[in-house]
Amino acid sequence: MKKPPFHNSVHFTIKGLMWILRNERNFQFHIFGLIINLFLIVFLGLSNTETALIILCCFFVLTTEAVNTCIEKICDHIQPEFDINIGIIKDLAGGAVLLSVIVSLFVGILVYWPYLNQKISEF
Ligand SMILES: Nc1ncnc2c1ncn2[C@@H]1O[C@H](COP(=O)(O)OP(=O)(O)OP(=O)(O)O)[C@@H](O)[C@H]1O
Repeated sequence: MKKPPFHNSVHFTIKGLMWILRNERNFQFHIFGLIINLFLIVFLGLSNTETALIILCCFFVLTTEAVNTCIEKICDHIQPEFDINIGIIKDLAGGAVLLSVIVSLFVGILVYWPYLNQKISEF
């Protein structure tokens, strides 16, 4: 099969992202998290390195969520009936999202804690 031109590939990729944004509640929730973090980055005046870490974590979670949704869709397509192996595959994909969220929370606490501590002591 002939490969589509580059601008078509970008178009299809954006279409995929728009689909997940419209249809997946968890993805929307993580986008909300990204917006909150962008607000905190500006409000607290995070350094470049701290900003990079937070943005990296947000997109890491969004990426694992997109891959998880993709795996769920493939599973539902190839096996709509109950199947023990499909269950394990879906649980593993969900586990990957959980791992990305755990490490992001850990990084978030390390980055934000000194700023929040300072704001609290100013009151
Ligand atoms: N076909 C199946 N066979 C066996 N177990 C399944 C099957 N489909 C779903 N499960 C079990 O149900 C769980 C939830 O699956 P489901 O497809 O509903 O994901 P979900 O609730 O949409 O997950 P997420 O919140 O990550 O989007 C899976 O992790 C798995 O344990």
